[in-house]
Amino acid sequence: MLTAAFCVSRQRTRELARTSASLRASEARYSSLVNLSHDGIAALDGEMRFTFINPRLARMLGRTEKDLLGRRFDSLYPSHDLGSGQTLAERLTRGHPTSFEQQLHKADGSLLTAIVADTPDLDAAGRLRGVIVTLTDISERKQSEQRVQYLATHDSLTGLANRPMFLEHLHSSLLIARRHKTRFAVLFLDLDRFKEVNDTLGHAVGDALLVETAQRLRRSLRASDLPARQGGDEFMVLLHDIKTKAEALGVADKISQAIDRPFTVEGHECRVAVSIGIALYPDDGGDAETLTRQADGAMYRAKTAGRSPSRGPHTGRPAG
Ligand SMILES: Nc1nc2c(ncn2[C@@H]2O[C@H](COP(=O)(O)OP(=O)(O)OP(=O)(O)O)[C@@H](O)[C@H]2O)c(=O)[nH]1
Repeated sequence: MLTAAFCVSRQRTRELARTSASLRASEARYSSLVNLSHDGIAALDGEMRFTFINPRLARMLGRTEKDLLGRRFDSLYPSHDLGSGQTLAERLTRGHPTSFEQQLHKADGSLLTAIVADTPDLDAAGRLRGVIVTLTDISERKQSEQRVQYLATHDSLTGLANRPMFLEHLHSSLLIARRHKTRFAVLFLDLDRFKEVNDTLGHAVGDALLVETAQRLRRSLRASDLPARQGGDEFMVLLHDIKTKAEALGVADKISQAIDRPFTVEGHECRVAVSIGIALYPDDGGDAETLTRQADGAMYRAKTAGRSPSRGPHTGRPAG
């Protein structure tokens, strides 16, 4: 009898030893998975405070474990995004796993962009006990997407908006002006004698002059206006909040004066002038195509007049 009981007990001890060895092995396996993971992993308590972070997350944020433990997850959100921490807590309380894109402050002040996936842990009463979050660093992907977006919408030489972006803004301005019955102006600009600069001083000087022209153009406008490069030595401007033709003429005059001033490029002093055509919504056209055509036509008339002494910006439809 005693022998039988002794045998059962030995068997149980062996089973327990086997179970605990297998538990230790399983824990070691999960621990290395978490520690070697290429994604950041953290555990948060019900108040969204870090209770665990894996080494990868510490590296992603450029912070130490000591710096993060006990700190709220949303204290790393950029200031413009603080409200979304509250929204996240509310969503988690409903028990739904979520996945979202989030920027987080790194120790050096830069921002990490990550896809955050979270799994809430609720108690029987539905209270949030904790959350496991995983973070995938997409900063590089985000930067290259922004770069592609920038290249698609900007002129690579001057950094101004390009023609497609200008047209997109023009369409939005039309919708707003139609709705609010306001005016705006489209300016078409073409440099005069620019070819001479290229031919006498070289293409690199020509390029530098175009860059300086873009800067002078920007400085002549309000931040709400949109200067753009159409291509070559042609530029376009969208002037918002214009009430009269005289106002648009005033801005065109300011641009002319800025571009008429001599340029010093790579030690060479050179001068160019600019011919400007203006079209006003709704006076000169009610759609993008008519407005740009009118501004272009007015610019050509200004250029022709510029060859005679009475030069200056031209507007709208030709007389007659
Ligand atoms: N440096 C440089 N030149 C360019 C660029 N794009 C176009 N051009 C040159 O710009 C010149 C534009 O020609 P035009 O508008 O006829 O030259 P212009 O002397 O200003 O002529 P008018 O407008 O009649 O006074 C051409 O010589 C083009 O080769 C560029 O990105 N860089």
